[in-house]
Amino acid sequence: MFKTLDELGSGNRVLVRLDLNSPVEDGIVKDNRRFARHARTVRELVEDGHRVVVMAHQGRPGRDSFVSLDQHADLLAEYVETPVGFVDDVHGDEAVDAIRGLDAGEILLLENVRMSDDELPEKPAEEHADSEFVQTLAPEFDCYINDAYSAAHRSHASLVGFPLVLPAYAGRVMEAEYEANTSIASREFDGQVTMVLGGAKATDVIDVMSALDEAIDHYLLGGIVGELFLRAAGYDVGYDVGGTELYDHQWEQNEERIRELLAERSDRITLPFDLAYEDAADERAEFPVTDDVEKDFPLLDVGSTTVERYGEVIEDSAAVFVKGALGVFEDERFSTGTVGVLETIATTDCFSVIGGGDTSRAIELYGLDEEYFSHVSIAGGAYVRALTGQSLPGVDALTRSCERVESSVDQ
Ligand SMILES: Nc1ncnc2c1ncn2[C@@H]1O[C@H](COP(=O)(O)OP(=O)(O)OP(=O)(O)O)[C@@H](O)[C@H]1O
Ligand SMILES: O=C(O)[C@H](O)COP(=O)(O)O
Repeated sequence: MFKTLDELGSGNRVLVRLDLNSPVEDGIVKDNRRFARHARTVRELVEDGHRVVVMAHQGRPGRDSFVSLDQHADLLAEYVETPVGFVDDVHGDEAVDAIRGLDAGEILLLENVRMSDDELPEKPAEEHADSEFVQTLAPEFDCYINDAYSAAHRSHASLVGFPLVLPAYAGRVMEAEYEANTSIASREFDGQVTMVLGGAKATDVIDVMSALDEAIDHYLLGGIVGELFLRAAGYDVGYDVGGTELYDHQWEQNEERIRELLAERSDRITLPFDLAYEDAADERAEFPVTDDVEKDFPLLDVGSTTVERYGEVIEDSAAVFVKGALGVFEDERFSTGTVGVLETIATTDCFSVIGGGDTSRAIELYGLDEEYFSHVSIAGGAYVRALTGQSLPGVDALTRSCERVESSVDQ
């Protein structure tokens, strides 16, 4: 597999890749759980007397969220409780000078790696390893650490290039995410395995269902995805009303696969029994999906009966995996589905993984204690890929580094 920080020793010059990609509003970088999580890895490196140079990305060229990492340095420093220096250069002379000036136990954050033309092309690791970016920085370090599990589905220079030229290690976040997110495939559970699937991205959910099949005993559906499945089951929901553009195009793209899944797994798929909407008095109101009412209003959550029935399945489960929210939880009135299900998972003695960037935000927003879940993932796209059994280029590169080092020792 890959090496971890347990095998790293102390006093090295380490190059660490984190995922500090964050929401940005009006140019302000919003604090989020990625800082707290990665800070644990960075703190451990500082305490072990390493010189710590951090690489990370923010947004993509052309987007408003594509900004400098100067604010990230301050946020990271708060969580590590140690100053974090910042240099507005990725691999030029300024960056190299700043790296060489670092003492043991000090931290330096390089500029947004996506500001280097070498970073973004999706290329094989070998090609990235030959880039100016990797070739300039690698000689300055004893080893490379990848903690950015949530970006590991990208084959970018800072994620796959360095492990080919430096001894590479998984950071603590990488280690924990990898273990939890691949556990559907790698672990045997002593009882039924349930998956709660919701959110706004039908294709992701269908891919997960298609890939998992026998591993899952119950699929509990909600969110926009749940409505699309209800539409396939013959109910009068799951289409755009009141100016939404969330359903019809997804229906066109996925109708066939949704119908197939429903036909093949009807005994394992549970659909919402009731749904919630905003009534004329701006209050939450609910109706059973069997009701023959004119639905000319957006449906924003699953109803209370659904939460209760899903809760009964969860309480009988040995493992529960969540991907996607059951409603528009950002609005408290429509958080009942998502928060209700999360609360039941928290109070049930089962192995639980909560994933999807937005869904795990609900835990934060409603003050649920992370300790009650086995794992709360900070990954979005990488989580879906892990659930569908796909390998991640960033993880593969760590494994290759480990194999290379082992084979050179054998010779
Ligand atoms: N009925 C609904 N109508 C509109 N939006 C909904 C509905 N149900 C859920 N959502 C929205 O879906 C979003 C989460 O969907 P998404 O598929 O992105 O989930 P995720 O897996 O947590 O996130 P990501 O893939 O971004 O990591 C939430 O922001 C929520 O408001
Ligand atoms: O925030 C994320 O999900 C990761 O950092 C990946 O970002 P990207 O989708 O811009 O590559």
